Amino acid sequence: MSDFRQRALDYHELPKPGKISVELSTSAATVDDLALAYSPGVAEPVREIAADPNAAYRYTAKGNMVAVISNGTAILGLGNLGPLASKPVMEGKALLFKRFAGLDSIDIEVKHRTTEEFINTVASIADTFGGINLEDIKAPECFEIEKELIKRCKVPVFHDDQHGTAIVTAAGMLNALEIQGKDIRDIKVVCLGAGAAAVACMELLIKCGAQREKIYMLDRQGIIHTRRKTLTEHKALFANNTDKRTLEDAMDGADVFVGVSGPDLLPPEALALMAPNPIVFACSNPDPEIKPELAHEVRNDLIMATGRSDYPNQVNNVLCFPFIFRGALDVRASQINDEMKVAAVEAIRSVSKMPVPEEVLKASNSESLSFGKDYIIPKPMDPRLCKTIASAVAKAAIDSGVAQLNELPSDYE
Ligand SMILES: O=C([O-])CC(=O)C(=O)O
Ligand SMILES: [Mg+2]
Repeated sequence: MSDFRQRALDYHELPKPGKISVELSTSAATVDDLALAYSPGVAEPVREIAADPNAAYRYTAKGNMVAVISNGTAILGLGNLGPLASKPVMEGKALLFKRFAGLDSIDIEVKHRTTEEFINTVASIADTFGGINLEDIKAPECFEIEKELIKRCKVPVFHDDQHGTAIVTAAGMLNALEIQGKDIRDIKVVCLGAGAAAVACMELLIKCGAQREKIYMLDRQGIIHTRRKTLTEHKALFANNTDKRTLEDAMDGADVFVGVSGPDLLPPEALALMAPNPIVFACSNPDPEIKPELAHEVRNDLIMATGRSDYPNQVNNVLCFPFIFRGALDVRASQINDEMKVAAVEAIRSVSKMPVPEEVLKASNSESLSFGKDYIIPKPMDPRLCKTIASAVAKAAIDSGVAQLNELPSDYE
């Protein structure tokens, strides 16, 4: 067994199985404590909440708690491996919520038969939490699931693989375009993959100025074009009126490649066909569409990003989901809307242009980092991310009228 594989397994097994646990936040030492915490004292907040549901934010952990919910149908780039197998990833997301944004989080893996059954399950438990982070649910079901749950839930519901990935991709892409001297309105884009992340990334790039006609999206059958029959509703939005059919056709002269598909699906010969100063985001996890070493061998003029933490430019939704939920929960937003997403994009961009503190250099094993080809996007352990993104998101929630609290918490600057 490889050393890394064993280390990863040991990390999950030791010192005790898993990555999260529940801790008490109050004293439970004496009989008096128990009389307050449990019977009879607990009856008092019960009555308060029965009279006013908002009292749950005052007397329970709801307001600082996010549920990470999956059915395991699209685990990372690994595929449909079922709910239980997705548990390490969901515990991992819970770990990241806590580590980066101080949010308590619990993973819930749902076994279900129909999409409706999944929606009903989540809708039935949503009020328990301050927010719902949907994770690793395959397309096209994820679109209907998110849409329906947003309608039915009073707390924010956010499909991380769509919008978290799209927000971080847009932030990194706008910065990379700036460095490569390209205008988003002119770029030719190849998107390999047509799942949840692909559709959301391309829609957000379009919101930022990219032209739909200049986007070539590919699924397993090649370029999605207007003469293809039986396209799903979401793929049809990207059907390009073109004679191009293959990845090589699309890559010829392309400025940008976004990979949200699977390992090693971008051949070096196709990369060689791109326009000068190309941008390659190979974001399949854990293994990118092309290895950075190989990509740099083929092109010395490129900006390269992956979803991994062991290469420069990690375009991964960890830069978004802890912080967007922090901001949303802090003003009790009822949803995470487009205004909040755009605010997150701009906030992430802004952090990558600030001078990098010593502690971030240390934590990322770097001697120096400054805005440029190898640093288009902040490091996840940058402590300024939380305040910067959460406050921008919270402000956007207030300004767009979806916040229940109309003031930023006092510890925001
Ligand atoms: O977990 C990650 O590294 C990013 C992610 O959400 C995915 O790949 O599904
Ligand atoms: Mg995911």
